[in-house]
This record gives sequence, C-alpha cells and structure tokens, in this order.
Amino acid sequence: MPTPKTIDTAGLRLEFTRHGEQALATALKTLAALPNKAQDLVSKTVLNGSENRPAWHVLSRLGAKGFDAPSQAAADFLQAEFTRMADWVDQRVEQAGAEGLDIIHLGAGGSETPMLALHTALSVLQTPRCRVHWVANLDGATIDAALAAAKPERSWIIINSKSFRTQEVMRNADIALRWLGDGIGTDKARQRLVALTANAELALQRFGLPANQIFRSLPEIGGRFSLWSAHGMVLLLAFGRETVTQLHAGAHDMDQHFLSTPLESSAPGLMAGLSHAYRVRFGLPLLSIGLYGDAFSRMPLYLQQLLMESLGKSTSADGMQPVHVSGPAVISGVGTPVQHTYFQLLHQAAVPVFHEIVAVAHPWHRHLREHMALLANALGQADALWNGKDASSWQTELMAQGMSPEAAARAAHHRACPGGRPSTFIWMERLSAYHLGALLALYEHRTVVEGWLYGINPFDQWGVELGKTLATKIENALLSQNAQGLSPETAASLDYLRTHSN
Ligand SMILES: O=P(O)(O)OC[C@H]1O[C@](O)(CO)[C@@H](O)[C@@H]1O
Repeated sequence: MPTPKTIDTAGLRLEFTRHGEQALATALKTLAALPNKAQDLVSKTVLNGSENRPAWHVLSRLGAKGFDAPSQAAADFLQAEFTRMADWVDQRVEQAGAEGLDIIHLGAGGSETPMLALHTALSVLQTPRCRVHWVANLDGATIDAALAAAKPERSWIIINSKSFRTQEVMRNADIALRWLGDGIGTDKARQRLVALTANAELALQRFGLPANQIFRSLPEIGGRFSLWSAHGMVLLLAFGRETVTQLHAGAHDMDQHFLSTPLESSAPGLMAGLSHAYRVRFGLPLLSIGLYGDAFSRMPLYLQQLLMESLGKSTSADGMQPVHVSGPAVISGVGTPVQHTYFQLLHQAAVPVFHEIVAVAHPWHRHLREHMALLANALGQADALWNGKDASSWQTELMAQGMSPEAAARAAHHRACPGGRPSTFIWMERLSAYHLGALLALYEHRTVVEGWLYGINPFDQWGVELGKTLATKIENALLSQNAQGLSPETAASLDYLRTHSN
C-alpha cells in the first residue's frame, strides 16, 4: 500500500511529508502486522487486562454505538447520564441568573487536565458562563487562593474523582466544604457539593451525597480518557450544551475515521506507527509536541499525562514478559514561546528528537497578518528541522558577508543544523469545539495504538498507584512520629522533617 503523505479527516489535515522513507516503511510494516483491535473499543472485549475491564471511553461520546449488548448498554447509560447532567447544569445556570456561579473544581490528573486544557482553549472563543477555580494540588496556598476568589453564596464544589480515593482531591474537598459551611451553613453547604465519579458508593459513604448530587461515569473508562463522561461537567457549566455537543461531534467523527480505516492509512494509526518506529527502530527517547497559539497553553500537561501515563510501562499486556522499549518521554509547549525554551535541543542536540506540530489554519482573532507570521514560525521550525543547513552553506554565506574564510569555517560549524529531524504537521482548519474534539480523540487513539504496538496495556497506571499508597503510609508515620516499616532513606528524611517542618 503506498504511504499516505497527507490525511484529511474530521476537520484536521495531517502532513507526513517530513519523514524519511525508512521511517514510513517501518511504520507501515509494523502497523500491517498489528491485529486491528479498534472495534474492541466499542465491545465488551477486555482490553484493560490488568484491571480485567473493557475500555469504553469511545462509548461516552454522544452518538456512539456499542457493538454488543453490554457495550450498547454502557453507551446508553453514559449518554443518559450526560443528558441528566446537562439538564441539571442548565437549571443551576438559570437559577444563578446574572450573579453567575463560582465553581470550585477539585480534581487531579485526568479528572482535571483535559478539562482545564479545553476550558482554556474554548475561553478564547466564548466567554465562560461561570467562574471556575481549579484546584488540583495539595498546596494550601492554592485552595486558599481559590476560595478567596469565590463568593460562598454562589459557590458549588465539584469533587471530580473517578475512584473517589485520590487523597489530594478528598483533602481539598474537606477544606472547601468547611469554608462553604462557614459561609452559608453546614446543611446548605452539603447541598452544594457534587460528585463526578465511577464510585458512587464511596461518594455516598464519605459525604453522604444523595443520588441527585452524583453524576456517574464507569470504571471501564480510564482516568485519562474520561473527559467525555460526567467528569467533563465543568465544560457544560462554562460553555453550555451546544458547545460540548460540538466537542463530542468532532471526537465522534474522528472515531468513525479510526474505526473504519485500516491502521496503515488512519491518522492515529500512522502517528502511532511513526512514534513507535522512532523509539524502537531508531532509538529516539524524546517526543516533542509544539502547539501554536496561547489557546493551547494548558494542552501540554494533558498530552504528557495521556501519552506518558499510558505508555510508560515495561511489562507486556498479559503480564508475562518484560518490554524493553515503550513510549517516549514527552516535552511540549506553546509556540512561539517554546521556540525560545527547548527548541535549541531539537535542532542541534546530539540525539535527534521527533516532533509534532499543531497549528490552526484560520485565525480566531482579527490579526490575520500576525497569525500568518505565527504559522510561518511553525512551518519554519519544521523546515529547519527537516532540511537543516549545512556548514558549507553557512561558510559561503558568512564569507559573502565579509568574514575571513578561517573565521567563517569556525562559525559555520556552530551554526550548522543537521536536518533530517522528522515532524508530523497537524493542521486544524479552525479553532472550534468541533476541531478540538477531533484533536483530542486523535491523540487518544494514537496513544492506544502505540501502546498496542509496544505490546503493553495503555489503560492502567500501576506505577502511580504505588506512590499513592506509600504517601499514605508515610503520612501516618509522620503523624505518629513512628518510622517503623519505612525504608531507611525515608526514615532519614523524616528525621530532617521532624526538626524543620514547624
Ligand atoms: O479520578 P481519580 O480517580 O481521582 O484519579 C485521578 C488521576 O489519577 C490517576 O489514576 C493517576 O495519576 C489518573 O489516571 C487519574 O486521572
């Protein structure tokens, strides 16, 4: 099959023109040999073996269909829950009237980063209908600042946690609830608490929340993939049903492309195949993603979580074998500022990096000339990376400017860029909810396919879980002043803390 050099789908154009024939051929060969499990994403097939579950995030897009009875039931449940949530949100916004709402949004990782990324991007297009105060960290200053900026009488606390066990989220919820209780009274404060979770039992147990204050997702939807389900409520609050429906429509169209196209010619398939080829065949350790426009300023954290939490594994999906090469480390930032941070490394570091660029063809503001200049920067970087400029061209140029041949030869070596550094250019036709939905679904599918290529399970994150467990144990030791059972390194650190923390 000839290698597609460009793919147009769901309002996006992907250019694969800045890759060598060898990389493309390797990607195509590995993709052709990979059983295409795309359809399993909409069936009861257990794709997440280490947690013994299917992976059902595609079913949480509006309009998605299941392949069998259990998956169709899941799609029906998720979409009904979306409607219940959208109705609830409309009522809250209407009741708030001109005063508006303060939303204290408590969530970590996938229960915050994709919503924050989209909230930032969509805010450029549409003024949010409510003020959102984002709190992810266990940093007392952050929760204090969020609460200081909110008015209790118009505040709602959203506890966004799939497991309802994430320590920092629960801690912040306790603080926020106390603050709200002080402001409007304990009973009223409890009525202003909402849980978005796949663990309704725990929400009930921990905060006594009634069913109408709980919006449910499913355990089969991984944390990094959950924004389309109840976990995305804040987007409905801020931008309304129409915008969020457009977001789903973009993702759904990308799903249709992914589900109906062979991996070798699908946009997510080819991106994954190339990324895998650069890691496995060429040994490149780093992937860079540059996104052009401040609308994308919160995207890097989300993309890093999606790719690295999914692909940072070294055990095969069946748990039986070690995997020696898995996903790349991801560095990411917003162009043009990021060009002044790590791009030097892309151009001239001894080890090449592969690069992805996201840019929007149509401006979302009135400064067309500046927008063209922004895009020229994105293209200029891609060109410099791919075509470079050798020492002899530099030497000729510098001598033409009057430099002596010896000085020009020396200077030319510092300036020379080797080229041959690959990138995929991803154009969004416009900045819109639809195109953002398509972009996020593209990255989701690309991540999943890449996981399959390495032979790992992209849906679990056991490494993160271990750190969480240890944190609880260490905190207990700190409080009880008893380091028994801790590692010697941690016990030594606690000695320091005991004398320096208060
Ligand atoms: O939604 P929860 O269960 O609070 O988890 C938050 C995040 O923690 C992780 O489990 C690990 O960081 C992510 O996958 C998840 O998005």
